[in-house]
Amino acid sequence: MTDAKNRLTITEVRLTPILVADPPLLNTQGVHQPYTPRLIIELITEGGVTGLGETYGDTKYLELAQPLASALIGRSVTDLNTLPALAAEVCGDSPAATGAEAVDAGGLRGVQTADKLRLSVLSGFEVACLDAWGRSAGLPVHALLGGKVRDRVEFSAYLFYRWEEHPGGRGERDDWGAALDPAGVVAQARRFADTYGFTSFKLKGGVFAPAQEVAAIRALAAAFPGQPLRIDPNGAWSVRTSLEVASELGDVLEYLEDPTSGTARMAEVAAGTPLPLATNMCVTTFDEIAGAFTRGAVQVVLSDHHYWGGLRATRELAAVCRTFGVGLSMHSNTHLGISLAAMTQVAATVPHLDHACDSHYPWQTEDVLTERLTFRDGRLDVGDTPGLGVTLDRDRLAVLHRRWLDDDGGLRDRDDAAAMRRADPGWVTPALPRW
Ligand SMILES: O=C([O-])C(=O)C[C@H](O)[C@@H](O)C(=O)[O-]
Ligand SMILES: [Mg+2]
Repeated sequence: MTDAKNRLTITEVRLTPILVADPPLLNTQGVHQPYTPRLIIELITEGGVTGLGETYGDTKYLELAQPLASALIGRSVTDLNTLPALAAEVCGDSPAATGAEAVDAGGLRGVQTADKLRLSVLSGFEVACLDAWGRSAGLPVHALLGGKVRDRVEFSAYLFYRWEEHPGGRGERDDWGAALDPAGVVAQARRFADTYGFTSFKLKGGVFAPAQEVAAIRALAAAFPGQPLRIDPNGAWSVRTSLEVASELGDVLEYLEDPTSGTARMAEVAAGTPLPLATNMCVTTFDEIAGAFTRGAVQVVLSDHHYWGGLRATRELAAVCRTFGVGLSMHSNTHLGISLAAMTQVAATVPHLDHACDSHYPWQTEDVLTERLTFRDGRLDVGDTPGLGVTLDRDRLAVLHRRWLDDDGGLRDRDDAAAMRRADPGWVTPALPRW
């Protein structure tokens, strides 16, 4: 082994679970908890370089991250093609990985499987390896992925129905106020546009009866004429309702996101409307692609490097989508700047990125970086700083980790239905289709 290769050997892995403030954003399952768990990964190399990664921080992910962290010691950050097999080997027997298939309680990502959990953990390590490799080589992550094809990545505003504050005044308070009707949604969109320059808007639906949400989209269309709009009820509607909404909003929507749940129902909707259907629920693994694409169930896949197993897998997904003539964009749920930087690096390398990417980041007032990423004209610049181009703020990390340590366990696993029960004790996760 050459000295240069030795310097890329992983000597230490630090896993730091944290709790991050999250506003009372509503979705079809309930409401976000006041704090949400994330896991920050640091890989330290023989050459003294630290690579950063971020992924879900719920207990079931932490249980998988620990054995993978130990197994990485002594390996090179460049050994990425063997990571999936390593993860399957060392995470395979963990209770989380063998858990029964169930619908995710907070992620709204369809059926939860052992593979999906493992890939989400693996993705955080892959990003940390790429960051360390890039920092060591003096190259940005996008260069390690073959180079960028664009200098700026476009994002859309992610609008949510929301309360002014969490039930009982828990958690941190922000100054966004409530948004529970069309006027509130338009005001929120206006602030997103003025502050960040976003020019396309996605509304998280499935919260109110479809007619109310149709009215909100109509109000957005009137306020932002000609600008791309999307609505995503996370599978809450029946085929019939989906088709009704598609025909009511067909003239203003860029695409309809997961109107109904499951590939079969999405295929039925797709057959009945010319409006493209997007998903981050029924196609979230390579195994799900053939069934959905051959039935014409989706026209846009919202990729997410956490789901698909990393940045390189996201590029593989992009190639498959291109082959089938299916569009590509990017999904997000609550994340911090490390994941946003990773999303941006890979998004910069994909030629056929057909739509502005989603990001929850503007809702996150806390981060673990010394400097927040800044949207300008609704876009993030893709720099050439080595690695991901971000710097960890150890003091902030310690504060957010202390919050995790001090929690009695009630917030360490995201559960939007449990959070909703604070306001409505009888609340149960609605059965789908809800309308
Ligand atoms: O596009 C999506 O489905 C999401 O972003 C899922 C998220 O979990 C979102 O609905 C949320 O955080 O409430
Ligand atoms: Mg979605």
